[in-house]
Amino acid sequence: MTTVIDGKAAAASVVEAVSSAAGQLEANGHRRPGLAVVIVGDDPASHAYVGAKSRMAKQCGFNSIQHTLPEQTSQDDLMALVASLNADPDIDGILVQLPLPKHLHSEPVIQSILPEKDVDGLHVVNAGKLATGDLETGLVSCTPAGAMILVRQIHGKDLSGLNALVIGRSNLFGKPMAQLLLNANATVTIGHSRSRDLPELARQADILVAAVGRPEMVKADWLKPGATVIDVGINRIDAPERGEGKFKLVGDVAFDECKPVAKAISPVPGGVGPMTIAMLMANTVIAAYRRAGQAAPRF
Ligand SMILES: NC(=O)C1=CN([C@@H]2O[C@H](COP(=O)(O)OP(=O)(O)OC[C@H]3O[C@@H](n4cnc5c(N)ncnc54)[C@H](OP(=O)(O)O)[C@@H]3O)[C@@H](O)[C@H]2O)C=CC1
Ligand SMILES: Nc1nc(=O)c2c([nH]1)NC[C@@H]1CN(c3ccc(C(=O)N[C@@H](CCC(=O)O)C(=O)O)cc3)C=[N+]21
Repeated sequence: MTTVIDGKAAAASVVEAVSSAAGQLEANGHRRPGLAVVIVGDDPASHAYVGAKSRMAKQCGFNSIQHTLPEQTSQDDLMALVASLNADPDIDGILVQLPLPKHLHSEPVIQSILPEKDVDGLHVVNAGKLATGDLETGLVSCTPAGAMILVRQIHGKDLSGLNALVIGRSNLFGKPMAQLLLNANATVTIGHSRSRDLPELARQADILVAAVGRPEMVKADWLKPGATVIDVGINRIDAPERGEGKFKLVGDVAFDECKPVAKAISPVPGGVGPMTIAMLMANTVIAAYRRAGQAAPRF
């Protein structure tokens, strides 16, 4: 029987551990962890994610602050807000929701966040620590960190001898995911839009991670029988059968046909998505412990 990986349950146990670590910090006489989420513009999907993040932060007992800036915000105003959050002693974590409106450049904004407050793990210092195998002092990008916990549920900590394929090479997901798998001793391949034969690469993979943004691209005949499949894609597609103007979420993997071939598979929704939010909470409590000079919990 194929295991359908329960990302909601895994996320709930991370959140429980985060809440108790946050309570412990307060009991030791420190401030509550503080998370600031910045969103620019009024994209409804982004607002839905940010709302979920703010709610979860409150549930963890954090001091949760949301800054909603208008669509026309200038680069200077956004940078000034980040600078003030960097200087704010009550804030341990800063997340700037991506993508930003077209007229804004995300890279200078991300690089202006203090690395120790960069709970998205996107600052070059954090990306560099991951790349050099330092998982102790940096912060790891939330979605790959969460996906890795799901992989560990199936394979344990040591992936020696296993082939992994990550499809997608973004800084937000594909590259850090590949590095985490490599750190865990997997033999890692990264596929992307210029790869010659993705289905053939996929058929070698004991662990297949798809983060492309193409609805149901990975088909059953791409899979090595018994593979573990982690679906990171979040695609909104029209679902007229649910009523006019309705949509549904699907991943980058054709779930129904792949499920019988796989050993384990993560669904969308209910797989990696909830883990992303849980790991944002985990990174925030880690950042708060470090800033308080305490040994940070591990997740
Ligand atoms: N569950 C979660 O919490 C999260 C989900 N996501 C989802 O994951 C997906 C990927 O996100 P992200 O990495 O930010 O996206 P990007 O658009 O930054 O990257 C997509 C990657 O997929 C590759 N790609 C595009 N088309 C193809 C194709 N036909 N064949 C092979 N490779 C292709 C691109 O290749 P190239 O580099 O050559 O252009 C690129 O490397 C999205 O659906 C996003 O919504 C993202 C973050 C969090
Ligand atoms: N700076 C930044 N950091 C991010 O981590 C970041 C970002 N920007 N921009 C957008 C992407 C996307 N992302 C998701 C978070 C949660 C779910 C999630 O909870 N998904 C639920 C479903 C939610 C629903 O029903 O809409 C699930 O898969 O079960 C999905 C996607 C974080 N991202």
